Amino acid sequence: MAAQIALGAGQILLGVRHGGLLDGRLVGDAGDRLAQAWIGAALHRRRPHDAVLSEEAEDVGDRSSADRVWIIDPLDGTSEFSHGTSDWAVHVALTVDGRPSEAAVAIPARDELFRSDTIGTVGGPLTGRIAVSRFGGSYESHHVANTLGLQRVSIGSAGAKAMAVVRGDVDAYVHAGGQYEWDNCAPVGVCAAAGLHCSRLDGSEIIYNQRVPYMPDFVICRSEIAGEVLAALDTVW
Ligand SMILES: Nc1ncnc2c1ncn2[C@@H]1O[C@H](COP(=O)(O)O)[C@@H](OP(=O)(O)O)[C@H]1O
Ligand SMILES: [Mg+2]
Repeated sequence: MAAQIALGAGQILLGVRHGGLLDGRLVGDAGDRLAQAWIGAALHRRRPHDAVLSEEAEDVGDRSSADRVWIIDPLDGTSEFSHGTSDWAVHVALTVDGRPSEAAVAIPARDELFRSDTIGTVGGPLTGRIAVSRFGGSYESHHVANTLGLQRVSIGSAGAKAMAVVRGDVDAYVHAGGQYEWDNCAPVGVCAAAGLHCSRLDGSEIIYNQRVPYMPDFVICRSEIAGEVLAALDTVW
């Protein structure tokens, strides 16, 4: 269900960009709104008893008492989507007791779908690269890059950065300074299923469906370098 929803919303978003009929702010707003409307309708029809937390809509159901909560970002990387690049994503995760149990991330402009139930373990050689935000990255991400000697690669969208680790394009994605649960829940669900290290910057487990759905920092990286990355982060605190 998560994968079907991510794929369908991706089709809608490609349609919104089709032909360049909309531009600037209009294209991002239409994308957020239309993808949210369709996802909301699909979950309401297919999973009527589950609670939903989404970037673009009011909560559905009572999250505080629900064990099953969908955490959705209909369009992550709205700015990149509006500018016509391919680094934007649809995030769909089902959490059970605060942990992603099923997750899908679509990167529609690359015709890619990553799903936690079919993803293989990430292997192959390390690349010596780290994904950072197009908007510069945080002090913490630069500290990790400098300490481990990793080359920075700018990618928009949390989902697109996380899937770059899954694809083997980069070895790590370190985020600090603010994000919401919808920005990283489905990406973390897919990455964990792919055998990558996923934690808060202090090494603790990432727990979702908090009362305030703020998830300001996390690290996703190849398990081979997790010790080194966490040791580098430890010296920041
Ligand atoms: N400091 C911060 N506070 C809140 N959200 C942030 C943030 N930094 C990044 N984000 C959100 O994380 C997503 C990826 O950002 P980035 O590409 O810069 O890493 C974007 O989501 P949206 O596109 O869904 O708004 C962005 O809004
Ligand atoms: Mg987002």
